[in-house]
Amino acid sequence: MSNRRNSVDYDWDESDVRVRANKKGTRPRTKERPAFEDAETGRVVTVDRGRYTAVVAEDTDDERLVTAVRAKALRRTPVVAGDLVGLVGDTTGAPDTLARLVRLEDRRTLLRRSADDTDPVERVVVANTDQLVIVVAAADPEPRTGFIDRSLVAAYDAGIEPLLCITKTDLRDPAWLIEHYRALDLTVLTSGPAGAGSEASDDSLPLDPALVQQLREHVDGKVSTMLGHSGVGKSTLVNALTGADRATGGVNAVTGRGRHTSSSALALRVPDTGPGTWIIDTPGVRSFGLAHVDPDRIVESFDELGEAIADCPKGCTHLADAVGCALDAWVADGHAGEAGPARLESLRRLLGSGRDEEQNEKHLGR
Ligand SMILES: Nc1nc2c(ncn2[C@@H]2O[C@H](COP(=O)(O)OP(=O)(O)OP(=O)(O)O)[C@@H](O)[C@H]2O)c(=O)[nH]1
Ligand SMILES: [Zn+2]
Repeated sequence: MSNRRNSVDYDWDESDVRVRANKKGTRPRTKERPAFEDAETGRVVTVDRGRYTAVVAEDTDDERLVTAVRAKALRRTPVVAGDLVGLVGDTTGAPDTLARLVRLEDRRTLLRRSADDTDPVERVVVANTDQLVIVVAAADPEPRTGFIDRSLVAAYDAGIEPLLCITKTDLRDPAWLIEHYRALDLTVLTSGPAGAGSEASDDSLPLDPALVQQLREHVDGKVSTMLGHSGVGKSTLVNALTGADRATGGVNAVTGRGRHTSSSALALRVPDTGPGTWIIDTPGVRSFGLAHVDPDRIVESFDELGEAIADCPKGCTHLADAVGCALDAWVADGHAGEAGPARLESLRRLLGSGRDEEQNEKHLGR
């Protein structure tokens, strides 16, 4: 398996990939790189102190986990859970072997966040996610609408489908929360009516098995990223979906939480689902700075409103106080239908969520 030519070639000097300013503007150009035609494709399941764990030959009899380090040429390229990468060198996955990560495939989606709202430095969180599962508890801890709003904005910005999952409905009826997001046409999953969870037949789990089943159906065939604050029951859900003992497949057994001590994202398999089903748990991600977000992209994710902003002044924030924002007239003229006003109000609440940090913190009860 090991390849002598590559084992020399990939050790480029950094100057090999120096980026030059492009006369035409923003897009940097890189020198042509060796193609590494014989590189194997892997899906990064976790990153820990410069070591990348990737699954190769996914869903074949050859499926295995390979640990790799980045080639020097990619030293400045962030590689995250969910990324598809090219691997060369020793890709056997045998104990104590190390492959080289030499290529990053184009990303279908990329979930990003800024350090905070004033710092535009972007951090990539996870790649190639189809769905963002925002987990909140109906109570204990109190649901934080500021957190939900910010997560929604990050999802819309990235072109990822959001899904709201409400746990602990045995403790409180989440009707107000569902009502709060009604205009967004968001998929909302909840456990059964108050009391159902606590009477679940399996007394080791306080959660509603019906919720787990619903969630399994919604994640089937997709890559889903799970996001939630500490204590909302995210681990309980992830464990129920993926098999708490992690004995359900090579990947989970090796990257089981017991040995996964870092706070980085971790991709896990979901038993009883089709190929391509992955859940990415994000233990370290507690908030989304939104400085990198382009408000136009958020508006455009609202189908019936997106068209309107062609008539907005340049740099329009599309907020209620934006002078000349075309959204007001668009909705008033009925172009967005009966639900238009409520949709616009919800949209503006989301657009404003990056602005009012203090208000959010209050909501967070800090
Ligand atoms: N009443 C009730 N309790 C639940 C439910 N789901 C989880 N819990 C409990 O809530 C507590 C927190 O659950 P975890 O799964 O550890 O929460 P988490 O969000 O992963 O939190 P961290 O592990 O701190 O990140 C545990 O004691 C669970 O047993 C539920 O549906 N109803
Ligand atoms: Zn506008």
